[in-house]
Amino acid sequence: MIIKPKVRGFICTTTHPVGCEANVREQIAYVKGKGKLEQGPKKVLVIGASTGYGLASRINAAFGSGAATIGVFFEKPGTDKKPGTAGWYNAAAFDKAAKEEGLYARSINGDAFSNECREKVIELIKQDLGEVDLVVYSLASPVRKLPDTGEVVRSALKPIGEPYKSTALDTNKDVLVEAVVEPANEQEIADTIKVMGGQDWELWMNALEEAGVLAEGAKSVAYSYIGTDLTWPIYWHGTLGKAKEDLDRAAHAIDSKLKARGGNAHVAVLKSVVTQASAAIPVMPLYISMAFKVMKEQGIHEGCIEQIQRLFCDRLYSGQPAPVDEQNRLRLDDWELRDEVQNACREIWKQVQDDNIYQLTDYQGYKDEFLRLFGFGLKGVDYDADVDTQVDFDVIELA
Ligand SMILES: NC(=O)c1ccc[n+]([C@@H]2O[C@H](COP(=O)([O-])OP(=O)(O)OC[C@H]3O[C@@H](n4cnc5c(N)ncnc54)[C@H](O)[C@@H]3O)[C@@H](O)[C@H]2O)c1
Repeated sequence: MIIKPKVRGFICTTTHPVGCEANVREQIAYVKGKGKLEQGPKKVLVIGASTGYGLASRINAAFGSGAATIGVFFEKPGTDKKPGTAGWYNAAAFDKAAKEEGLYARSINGDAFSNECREKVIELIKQDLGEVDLVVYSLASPVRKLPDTGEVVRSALKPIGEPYKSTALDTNKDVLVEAVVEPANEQEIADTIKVMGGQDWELWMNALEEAGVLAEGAKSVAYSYIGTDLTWPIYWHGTLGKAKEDLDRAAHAIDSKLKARGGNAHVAVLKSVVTQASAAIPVMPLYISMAFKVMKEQGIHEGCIEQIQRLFCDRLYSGQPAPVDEQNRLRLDDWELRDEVQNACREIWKQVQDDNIYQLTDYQGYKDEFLRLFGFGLKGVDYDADVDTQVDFDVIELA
């Protein structure tokens, strides 16, 4: 099949297997270029390991520290008629590259919110690794099937209290629009906390601990976003912010358990990057385009792989106690939140219009990055060539 990008709103409905592999290989090369992190993790479980920050975490663990990795994700393989999801091809590419280097890698494709998935992971750890010394929790999902009742709960991407009105980018038409999002009701807030809050992370950590598969000194980290006053009304002060506050609550509970055995748990607050999750949030494409422009100009631009490399190297495994904020969080959004970055973004915000989007912001960089998520626009890939959409690899499928 010859595959070209087909973008619909904030999703690209096609993916390119060879491009996805090239994207993963580029990230691996970046991590290898940073040299070996000798005191890094050795046996790592990544929940949400196929795209975005979770994939970057798995790559850093494996290719930065030589770690054995188990990755959990929820992706679709390709058929002869339709390409699979980008995460499927990314995971296949990771598996291939890890095995080329003689690194242990096993992957589970299934619903990470299910007890069945936890049981399978524990069985695999017992069988192959004995224990894990790092658990990365990097799920981003709009929906969760509650493990005990089977009830399906959906998250809402809404403000709280009053409607959210803001300039936003219509990424289909490349024009600025006025985005209006009505506030969430109490049920929507509670449901978003159930989907994106800390409960599932706690269930994972409790299950791993009870099964005796957490190493002495094991660490865990879950990813969060706080953002800036430009994004607070829709994010941090909205439904997702409430869910992330719940993640902070869970972090304290998990941390006190892990501390008893010499380990720790943290929420790591990460910077805004282009991922499938962030593309769906109103205002994020515009804000990210501005922040990219400013941070590239200031020489401090980072994508997923750079952020997580810094997290592993400077915070989690630096050999020193990591600096934390008042909530015991690791702050990797520190560069993005610098006054010189945020003030420049606020200036651009005041001036941006349809006819200067490409000059004042890095909207082109945003669009390029968005397409790369799906394997398009990678150097050295022949996009006119016929490619096989069915890519198999060593993956455990949960029904
Ligand atoms: N994108 C950003 O700008 C940003 C910034 C800061 C923090 N974060 C946080 O990082 C975390 C990861 O987000 P991302 O942007 O990398 O998202 P992403 O959409 O790129 O990745 C989500 C991952 O979760 C997996 N997943 C989703 N539902 C699943 C399920 N039911 N079972 C198993 N796997 C499932 C997917 O397969 C994928 O591997 C989130 O907590 C997010 O809030 C993101």
